[in-house]
Amino acid sequence: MSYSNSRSQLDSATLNQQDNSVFNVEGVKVFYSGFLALLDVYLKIPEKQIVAFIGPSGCGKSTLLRCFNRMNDLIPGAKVEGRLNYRDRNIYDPKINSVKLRRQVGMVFQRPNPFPKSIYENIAFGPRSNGYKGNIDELVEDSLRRAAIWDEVKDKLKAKGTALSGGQQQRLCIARAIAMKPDVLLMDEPCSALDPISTRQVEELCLELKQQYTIIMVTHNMQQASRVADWTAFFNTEIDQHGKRRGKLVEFSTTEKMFSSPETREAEEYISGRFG
Ligand SMILES: Nc1ncnc2c1ncn2[C@@H]1O[C@H](COP(=O)(O)OP(=O)(O)OP(=O)(O)O)[C@@H](O)[C@H]1O
Repeated sequence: MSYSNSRSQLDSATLNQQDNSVFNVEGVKVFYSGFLALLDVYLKIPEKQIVAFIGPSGCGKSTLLRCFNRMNDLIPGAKVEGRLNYRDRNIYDPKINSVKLRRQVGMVFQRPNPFPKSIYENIAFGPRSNGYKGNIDELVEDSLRRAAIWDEVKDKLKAKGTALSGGQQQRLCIARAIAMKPDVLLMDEPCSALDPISTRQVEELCLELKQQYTIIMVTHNMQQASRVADWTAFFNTEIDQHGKRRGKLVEFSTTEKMFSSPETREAEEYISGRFG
């Protein structure tokens, strides 16, 4: 039920089981100004599941996460090679409209980053700018409800989003992403700036949201991965011939297997806290 980075080691049974995949990553590598930061990744992301990316600092988790909605395009010097199919289309095809892609593949960042606008406008602004034709009031309420924050904000929709607590701001940002009706949500350490109660609320929210969305989450918190993720990808670094560190996907399997009987020694050592 698991496989490691090398294509020759791919477990085809596992891959075939994931025929419902939303993304199929085929030999993706990422360079920053010519430096190979992430070695060829092969990975399938199953639909309506939560996939966690774990591994030590600098192993390329965020780099790969940003590939799924071409956020690396916005980093000067970043270059992505390989194929990354989103529902059978290579998103690195020059004909792909990356702005449209980012509507389908939304992102929630490490630090909550609400717009300096009202709670209502935080949700309404994006859809309205994109010509949303439906009832905006309903969309705002529905998005806030789905993000499990409606009851806390329904009486102060005109208040500034930035005046909410950190945990509420993060759920507001998730509501903002949901309002764009995405297919996939990318989350880059969404709880790292939150207290344990807010963290738990966001985790519970993710478990709710996976009924409708596919979620890919970078997390440093292994308990979090084991609590929420259906699948876990373990990344590590290796030293190249010039002494430079580069990231690689070491192992991908169900979370249950990753945390009970990982295939590789690297994953086993990381999970048992022996490094990282
Ligand atoms: N914008 C950038 N410009 C240049 N190099 C970058 C950039 N972002 C990341 N890198 C490099 O790419 C490699 C992978 O970084 P990345 O942030 O993806 O790792 P990570 O696993 O998410 O780390 P962390 O857990 O510390 O956030 C590192 O060597 C890093 O220095």
